[in-house]
Amino acid sequence: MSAPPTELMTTHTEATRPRGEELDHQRRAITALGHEMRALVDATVRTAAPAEVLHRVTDGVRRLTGQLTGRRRVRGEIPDVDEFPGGARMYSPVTGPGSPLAPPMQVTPEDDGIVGRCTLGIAHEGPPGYVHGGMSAMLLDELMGWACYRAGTPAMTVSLQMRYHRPVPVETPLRVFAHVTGTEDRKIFVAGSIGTDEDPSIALVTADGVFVSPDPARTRTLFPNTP
Ligand SMILES: CCCCCCCCCCCCCCCC(=O)SCCNC(=O)CCNC(=O)[C@H](O)C(C)(C)COP(=O)(O)OP(=O)(O)OC[C@H]1O[C@@H](n2cnc3c(N)ncnc32)[C@H](O)[C@@H]1OP(=O)(O)O
Repeated sequence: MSAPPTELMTTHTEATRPRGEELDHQRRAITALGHEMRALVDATVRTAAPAEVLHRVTDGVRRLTGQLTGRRRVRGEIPDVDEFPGGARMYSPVTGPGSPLAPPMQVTPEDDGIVGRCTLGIAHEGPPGYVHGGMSAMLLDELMGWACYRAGTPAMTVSLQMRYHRPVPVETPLRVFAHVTGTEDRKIFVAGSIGTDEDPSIALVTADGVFVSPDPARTRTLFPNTP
């Protein structure tokens, strides 16, 4: 895997990074746009509007996209509003309140592990009425990564074994759970599950993952912009 092209990166310095009220203000705006974008995604995959309406909306969306002007984040650049690793990731496709792709999942530490709560929509559907298996894997992979961070070892997935026991319903509050089951040098073994919030004791999906904490030299190569 190639490292991000450092020569293309224009990162803000610590001095220009928004803080305090300015940071809150920016994050609220990002969250508001993310919320509306998710509503648009939901409306897009539900609509039965005729072609002329779809063309009109397409033109409107193209005009809106054109308003997002100015400097654009390049590959590998950590957004000014983020804390990497382990803090806010405003555009994470799983937890990011600014991401149109994210449910977004709310993450809370619990005594014996870490819990994620979210509701997936029709945009995340695989079989009609049920969640796409890849989405379930994405939720678990992310939360299992958080479990590693919480254990003090930020790490990357090297193996993720999924078991799909029963279909996961869309439009239903879900409870995702992950906990570290063991460590061996830089390897962290993590287990995870997805259930409904209503009956979390029934595991619809379970996963076993192996995560590896990259050594410092590898970390610098992979993430040259990490503070
Ligand atoms: C600032 C710090 C940042 C740090 C990091 C933060 C990341 C914060 C992400 C946030 C977001 C989260 C999101 C969710 C988590 C993703 O989605 S991560 C993205 C998906 N994963 C990847 O892209 C990882 C790709 N893999 C790699 O780049 C490299 O394998 C790694 C992870 C850098 C490790 O490379 P390495 O340091 O050279 O490790 P290597 O020596 O090959 O293996 C170490 C050990 O693991 C074992 N191993 C390797 N592969 C496997 C495997 N498939 N199965 C079993 N064992 C294996 C090896 O056998 C070895 O064991 P020992 O021989 O030592 O007993």
